[in-house]
Amino acid sequence: MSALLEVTGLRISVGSKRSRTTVVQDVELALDAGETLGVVGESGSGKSMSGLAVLDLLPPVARVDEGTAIFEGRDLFAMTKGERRRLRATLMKMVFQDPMTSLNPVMRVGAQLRESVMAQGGVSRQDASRQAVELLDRVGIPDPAARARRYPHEFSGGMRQRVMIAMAVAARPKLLIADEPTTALDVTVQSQVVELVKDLQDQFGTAVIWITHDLALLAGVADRVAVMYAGRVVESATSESIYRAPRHPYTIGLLESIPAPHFPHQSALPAIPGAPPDPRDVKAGCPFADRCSFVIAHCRTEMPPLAVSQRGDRAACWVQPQVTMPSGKDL
Ligand SMILES: Nc1ncnc2c1ncn2[C@@H]1O[C@H](COP(=O)(O)OP(=O)(O)OP(=O)(O)O)[C@@H](O)[C@H]1O
Repeated sequence: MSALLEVTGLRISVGSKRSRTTVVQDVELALDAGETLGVVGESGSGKSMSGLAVLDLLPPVARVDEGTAIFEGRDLFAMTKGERRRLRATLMKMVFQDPMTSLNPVMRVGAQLRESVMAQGGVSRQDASRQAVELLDRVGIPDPAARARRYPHEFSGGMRQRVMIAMAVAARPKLLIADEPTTALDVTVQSQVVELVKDLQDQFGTAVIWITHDLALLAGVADRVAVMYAGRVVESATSESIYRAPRHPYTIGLLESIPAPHFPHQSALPAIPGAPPDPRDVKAGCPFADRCSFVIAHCRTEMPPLAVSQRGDRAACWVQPQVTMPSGKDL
């Protein structure tokens, strides 16, 4: 099966004409139709930038310098702005942490949903209105017919998040990029939103890229996980490999920092000491070396490539420690 989306060699820089800083490089991401890819990493690791680049929604200071993003056989980066806009109206959608970035504050929720439904074409206005109410019902909004006549500000945070997801799936996109949409929500609502996206994905066959700093959130959700650090993908593997036999020390550190009750036998909570490097301060070798407990001399002189294992998993580490997470870490 060929990939729905395959990003290779993605490099993004920010800045002005005179000085630019590379914030994302050599990023490779791939997912098949209907699949879920988790993209995880600390703040500033380049997760959002990578997602925004796929949708042509980068902020004005940022630009794609290199790379391809093949979506259904065509390179997104070679398309015109108009073509990309049309794709965003139908085939690929993004949901953000702040729902108000994708909801129109002065338009009734039902009308916004109706427009999204109509974007796929071939749907009458009346039918689209009916589908809008159905979608509100599907995402768990009580009394959906009455709620459709309300404005976004009349919804609570969690409910607004659901409306935004309903908006995103209304046009039956093939790809949904969810950029930390649950971060501002409490844990219960968070897992409800995750379940909701999973349900909608099963129903509509949508592929989902979940961007998050929370590796625990992706357990049981993602088919594959790409771990990003300092603008690069440092490990990319099936969920099973990531959670049971991670090969990159950063992934191991992230797993070890997941607090109980996920890992009940874990007494202390060893966060990864140190901080990621400043992207303006480029040094030779692996960017994780200074924080890594497995570091060897070679790490400080040469950047390890994203090497492919026999199982098709990838890790950018010279050492690739053989660690098996206890079965309790099977979240
Ligand atoms: N508008 C901007 N102008 C300049 N630099 C930016 C801008 N937005 C992000 N960056 C820089 O780009 C890099 C990647 O940021 P990005 O937002 O993609 O990271 P992230 O992993 O998504 O982090 P977060 O979880 O905080 O959203 C960071 O070094 C960040 O400082």
